[in-house]
Amino acid sequence: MEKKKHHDEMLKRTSGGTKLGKDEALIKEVESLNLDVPQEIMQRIESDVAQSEKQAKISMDGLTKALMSVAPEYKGRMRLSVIFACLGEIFSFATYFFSAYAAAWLIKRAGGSSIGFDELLQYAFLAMGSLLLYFVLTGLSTTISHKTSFSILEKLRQTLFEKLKVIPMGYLVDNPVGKIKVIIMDRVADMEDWVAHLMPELPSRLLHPILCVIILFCLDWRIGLSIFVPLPVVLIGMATMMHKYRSRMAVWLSSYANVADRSAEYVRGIPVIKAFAQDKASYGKFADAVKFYHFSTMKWWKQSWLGKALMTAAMMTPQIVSMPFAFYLYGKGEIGIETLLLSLILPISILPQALAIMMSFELFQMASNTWVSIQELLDMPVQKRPDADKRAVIDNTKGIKFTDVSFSYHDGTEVLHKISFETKPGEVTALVGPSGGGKSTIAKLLAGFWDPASGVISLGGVDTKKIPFHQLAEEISFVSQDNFLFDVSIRDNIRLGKPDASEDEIIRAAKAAHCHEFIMALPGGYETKAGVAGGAMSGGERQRITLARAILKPASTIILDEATAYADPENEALIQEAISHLVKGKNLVVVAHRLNTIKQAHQIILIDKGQIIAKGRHDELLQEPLYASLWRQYLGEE
Ligand SMILES: Nc1ncnc2c1ncn2[C@@H]1O[C@H](COP(=O)(O)OP(=O)(O)OP(=O)(O)O)[C@@H](O)[C@H]1O
Repeated sequence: MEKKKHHDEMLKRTSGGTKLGKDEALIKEVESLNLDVPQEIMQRIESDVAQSEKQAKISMDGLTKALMSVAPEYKGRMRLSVIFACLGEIFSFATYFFSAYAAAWLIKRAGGSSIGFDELLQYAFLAMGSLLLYFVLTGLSTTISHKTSFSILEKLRQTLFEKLKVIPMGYLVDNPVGKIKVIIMDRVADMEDWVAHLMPELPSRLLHPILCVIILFCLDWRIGLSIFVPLPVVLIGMATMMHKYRSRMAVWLSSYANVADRSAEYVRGIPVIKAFAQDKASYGKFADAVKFYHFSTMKWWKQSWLGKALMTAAMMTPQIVSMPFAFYLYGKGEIGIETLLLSLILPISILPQALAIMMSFELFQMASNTWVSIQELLDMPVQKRPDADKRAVIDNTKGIKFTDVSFSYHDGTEVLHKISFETKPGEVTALVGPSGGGKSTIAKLLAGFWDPASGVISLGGVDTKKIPFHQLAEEISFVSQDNFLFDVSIRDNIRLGKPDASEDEIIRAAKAAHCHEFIMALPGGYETKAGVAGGAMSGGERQRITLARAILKPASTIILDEATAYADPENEALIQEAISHLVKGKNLVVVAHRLNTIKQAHQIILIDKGQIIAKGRHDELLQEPLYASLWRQYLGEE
């Protein structure tokens, strides 16, 4: 809900008022293609269509304001760049203006007029001077805008990095590192064209045609009007082009990502494909991804080419009616040679601006698409905690307490409903239940990955929201199925649990986690880099290294989230035994699938559909049908 509120606020800030419906027809068409477009890609298409709806609500002005709100200190410089660009455009316009007068002088002289040479010199000097000033001013504008844009983008990156420190850790865990890197590095870099060129140049590009129209109206209102004849064609072209443009572009982007995913998967999976003779099936998936990419490219192109061609043609020929009309008026003696020449030259001078304005529209589509993902990260709710020096006083005789805790992920669907339970230090609490019930979510909330929407989680009698991040990290040792090892020595990977640990302590922890022997068997022993050894270690071995790290850490609470999932039954029993020794005086919370591992737990909490169904010891819970059924499943009776 919170997130949705944030997003609506963002849209309010950037809204240009456009509304776009969902592209149901396209979604149906994709479904009817009979290509192997995976379900997740279909969902991505729908969400990209939804993204294009968000994007449609971003106006040029809104985008500029949103961007400048990140770096308000650069507003002044950006304005200066715009002023220089506009002044430059006025002088560019003056160059055409005085050139027309110089040409008129030549024609008049050729016609026998006796006007003085100094007049020509004057026009030539003014035209050249204007041109020079145009170059100087646009040069200044571009220099300022480029310098400023790098500063703005740097500030934007810093803001995003700062944000990473305060957003829920769960967001970082849930999103691949690559995605966050793409937002902070690539997406921000993609904004450069918008910041360095379009933001300062667009007003000046629009100024030139406006000045032309004003002058032509002043010279002769009929010629001024005639320049607008191609306008309806421009508008029709634009409307045709923009119809579903964004959603088609979003689908095209999805299909491009799909081809990239499929080709990477195909190349990575070649050994398996060959071993299992799966060439046809795997190649088929890749081929379908390419066909789908072709389909979406054509869809986007067919949707926009006619409108784009019409718009370009009409924008490039503003003189199509005004030119013959000006000749006609000149022939009738109603306008002078200066007016005739200006009527011919000024509309032509619009051409480079018209092209630039058209490109601006395309670049704006790209920039607003990019901005949606940046803004999403900027709008992430933050986790507020006391400063590191305001340590909380944790009473280690008290355990963990959940009081009416409810929670929902970003989509707003509540996945935990009023969860309440208590643990005692020195006891093992096991969370069990069907898949998707909410066990891991409870573990992550306790570790502070996310904040509950309502209710209180306390540790040692203190609300975890009142414990500084650093202190909570010291108090909790979290071991999950994802065994992240840094590319440093195995010794340093274990030492992370206690930076000042002695060699003896490290080896003792490794022995307790049953990984000492296989580490010693590695060519470099404890010196082996985890990255180098990574390929040679099994999932279970990696898991035991992370367990050794957790065992070493002097934390008051240990959370094992399916931490023994990869261990074989024999090792698992040994690890369980090691952990049970360690638990003395600590809170141990275990999320478990294999019920035999928690049979002896002091408290078993049965969770289903985000609710606590029952609590008790193994024997007591066997009376509970759901637990009894899980137990029978474990014994292989169901
Ligand atoms: N990062 C996430 N974003 C959105 N929804 C999520 C996320 N993680 C879990 N969920 C949803 O929350 C609910 C509870 O999931 P959770 O992983 O806590 O269950 P679980 O009991 O641990 O399941 P399992 O035993 O399969 O690991 C599920 O409906 C799941 O789809």
